[in-house]
Amino acid sequence: MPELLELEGLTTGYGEAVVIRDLSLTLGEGEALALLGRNGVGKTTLIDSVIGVTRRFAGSVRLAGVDLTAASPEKRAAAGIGWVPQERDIFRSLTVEENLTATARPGRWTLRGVYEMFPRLGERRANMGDQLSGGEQQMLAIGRALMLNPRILLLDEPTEGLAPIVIEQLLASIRRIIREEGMATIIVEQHAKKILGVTDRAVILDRGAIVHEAPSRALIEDPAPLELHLGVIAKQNQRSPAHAG
Ligand SMILES: Nc1ncnc2c1ncn2[C@@H]1O[C@H](COP(=O)(O)OP(=O)(O)OP(=O)(O)O)[C@@H](O)[C@H]1O
Repeated sequence: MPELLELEGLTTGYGEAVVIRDLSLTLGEGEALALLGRNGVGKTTLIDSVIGVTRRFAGSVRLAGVDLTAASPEKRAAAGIGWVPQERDIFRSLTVEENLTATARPGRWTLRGVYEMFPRLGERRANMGDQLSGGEQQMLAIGRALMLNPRILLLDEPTEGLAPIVIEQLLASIRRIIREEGMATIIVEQHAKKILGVTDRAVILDRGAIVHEAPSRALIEDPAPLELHLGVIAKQNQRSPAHAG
C-alpha cells in the first residue's frame, strides 16, 4: 500500500529563488508529523509546495498513489489536501456558520461534527468572522478545512499569537482530530515543545532541507537535536536560576 503523502526530490521556491532543496518525505494514513525549524528555513514554503502554490524546479508530490505534481491548487484540494494558512484567512464578513458551509464538501465532517469538536464555534455560529478572538478564528479556520473532508490536514503555526490557555484548548482539539478521527496531519511549529506531545514524528528543517528526523517521543526524551538545530535548550538554560548568579 502506498504512503498517503509522498514527496520525492522536491526542489521548489518562488521566482528564481530556490527555497526547498531536494526534499523527500512520506506521511502514512493517520500519522501526525511536526514540521520544525527556525524562522525562514522554509516550513511554510514546504506546505505551499504541497498545496501547489510554489514554483517547482524538480521532484514530485503524490497523494494516495496519485501523482499531483502537475495539478493546480484546486485539483490538489479536491484530491484531499486540506490546508489551514498561517494567516487563518477566514471570511470576515460571513458568519461562523457561513464560513464553515461556504466551501464544504460531503463526508464524515459536518456542521454537527465541527461544533462537537469546537463547542465555542457552535455558541458563536451567528457571529461574523471579524467579531471572533484569535483562538476562535483559528478554530474556525480548522473547522472550515475539516468541512472540506480532506485526507490530510496541513496546519501552519496554529498556535501563533494565542494565549497559553487557548493554546491548550486548541492542542487538545487537534490531538482528538488526530487520535480519535485518525486524520493524517502536518503541523508547522516554531516552538517544538508545544507540539511534540501531539505528533508521532518530527522533522527539523534548515535552509530548505531536512536536517533531523525522529519519533516525537525520542525528541521529548532526548532534546539534544532540538538544541542543536533550534537552540531550544540553550535559551532555557540562560533563563534558569542556576545560571542567574
Ligand atoms: N512569496 C515569496 N516570494 C519570495 N520569497 C519568499 C516568499 N515566501 C517566502 N519566501 C522566502 O523563502 C524563505 C523561507 O520562508 P518560509 O516562510 O518558508 O520560512 P518559514 O520556515 O515558514 O519561516 P516563518 O516561521 O518565518 O514563517 C525565506 O527566505 C523567505 O524570504
